[in-house]
Amino acid sequence: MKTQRVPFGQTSPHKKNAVFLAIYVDAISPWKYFKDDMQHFKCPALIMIDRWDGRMGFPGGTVNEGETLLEALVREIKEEIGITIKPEKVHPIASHENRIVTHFYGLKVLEAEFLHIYYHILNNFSRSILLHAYEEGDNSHFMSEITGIKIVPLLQHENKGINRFIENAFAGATREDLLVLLKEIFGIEI
Ligand SMILES: O=c1[nH]cnc2c1ncn2[C@@H]1O[C@H](COP(=O)(O)OP(=O)(O)O)[C@@H](O)[C@H]1O
Repeated sequence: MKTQRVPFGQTSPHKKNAVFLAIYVDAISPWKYFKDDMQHFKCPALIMIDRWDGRMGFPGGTVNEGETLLEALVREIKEEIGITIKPEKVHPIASHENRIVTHFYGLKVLEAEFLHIYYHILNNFSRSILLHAYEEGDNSHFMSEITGIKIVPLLQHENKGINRFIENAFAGATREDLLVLLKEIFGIEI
């Protein structure tokens, strides 16, 4: 079956559901401290993860029996990147059906919050690495399921930037989710 977009939140009998989150900012200034024209350049950006299998995705995972989609999202985001999100702050973006049904949410934050969240995630991962190294018992998903975390600037420059980024290998419906987010939230068509 080809991945199909379905109405947001629609589930399918006998299929598993999974929930994912894009933490994003409308305008970030990557070149803020450069002393040239780029200093004032701003672009949207989001946070993605590197998975153990080399493909990229958004933080999230499968919904457990008896859990709502939002409950699963809060749990998975805490487990995977160590951040506690407020469910009332997230908004629906798209659902896609394939072997499983995935529900993709967005969390829009300001530039300072975005950088702070990213710092927290890196900090949590650094802590996990030390716990791993000294066998103190690390129950995070870092290294087992997640091998990296990245900021993705949503910037189109000639045919480069996001147009190249989209050619990477992505897990499940990630690519479809990303294309919906680009088009419907930022008006960027690839
Ligand atoms: O960001 C994403 N968007 C849409 N689908 C994804 C994304 N990341 C992973 N998937 C797909 O969702 C399914 C479950 O994901 P994952 O393996 O991360 O959850 P789990 O750790 O709860 O089993 C897999 O089939 C995977 O290919």
